[in-house]
Amino acid sequence: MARTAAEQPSAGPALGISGLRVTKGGRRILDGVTFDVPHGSVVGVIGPNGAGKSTLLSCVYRHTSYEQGVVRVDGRDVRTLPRRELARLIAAVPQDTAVVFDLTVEEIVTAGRIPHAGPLGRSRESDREVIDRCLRRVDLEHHRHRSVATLSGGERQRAFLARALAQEAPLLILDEPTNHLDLANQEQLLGHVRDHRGTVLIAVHDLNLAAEHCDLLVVLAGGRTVRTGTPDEVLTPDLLTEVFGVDAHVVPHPDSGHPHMIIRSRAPGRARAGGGRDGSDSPAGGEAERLDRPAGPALR
Ligand SMILES: Nc1ncnc2c1ncn2[C@@H]1O[C@H](COP(=O)(O)OP(=O)(O)OP(=O)(O)O)[C@@H](O)[C@H]1O
Repeated sequence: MARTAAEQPSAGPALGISGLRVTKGGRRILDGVTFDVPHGSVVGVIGPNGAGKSTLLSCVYRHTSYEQGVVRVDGRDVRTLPRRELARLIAAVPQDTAVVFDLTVEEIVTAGRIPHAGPLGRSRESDREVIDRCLRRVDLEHHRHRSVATLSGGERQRAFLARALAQEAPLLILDEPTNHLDLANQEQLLGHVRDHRGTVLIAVHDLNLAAEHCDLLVVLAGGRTVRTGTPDEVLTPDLLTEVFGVDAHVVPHPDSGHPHMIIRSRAPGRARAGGGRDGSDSPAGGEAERLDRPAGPALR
């Protein structure tokens, strides 16, 4: 990716967030959030519902204003950057990709090239190559002429990822990009994220995906940064109880060795056939009775 002199990475972090404070509707949503994102890293923002993850991300791509603090991309205060320059530095996929206008997939992805358009907004041959490549990367080439309004949630999310990739910005921001995706597409999308040649800041709910794909994690709770570090440092049983209110086993993933969380249910659950909750080989009594019953009418 060719970068202009203004876009050459600085010696400092790719993204620096310092003392960020946001108040909405009389409520403090972010309170002194501070962390750095090193160049070339994938940094996950995790935290329970309402922790402030989307608000934080939208402050970075300047969709939400903040009353205190500084956000710097490559050392430059985002509030001072002209729109077009900001769009060359930061590409974002927000959580809500609902579309108001009836645009095709190709038109959505083409919009990613606007910050690079030549004089009079004309597109160039090189733009076409980037658009084709990005459509292929998210496996939507065959849907390029479909209206985005007719796509499934997962397909739409991939179309917006393609638009962000087409922007070729050194900082990619993704707000829960996997929430509409099936297992194969989750893995594929996070593979694209890992292959991205720049820096990535990503909000994720699935902590196992975060552990596998992020170099560093930032934990938000109640609008504050409560822990930062590698997945190994951050994803401890204590933190999972304290911040997410769950009891969990944290074990090394058998393939990668990264932390893998297995939630210990606090509610009485159903027994597994051939292995009861008590560790015996027979299912719990009530369950056995149900299993022995003759089959009822088929579900319609
Ligand atoms: N305009 C607003 N007025 C009042 N409160 C708001 C406003 N916008 C957001 N909030 C509140 O700010 C808090 C943080 O919201 P945000 O969407 O950033 O959280 P989140 O961590 O991304 O949540 P989730 O995991 O559910 O997506 C929430 O409690 C939300 O209700």
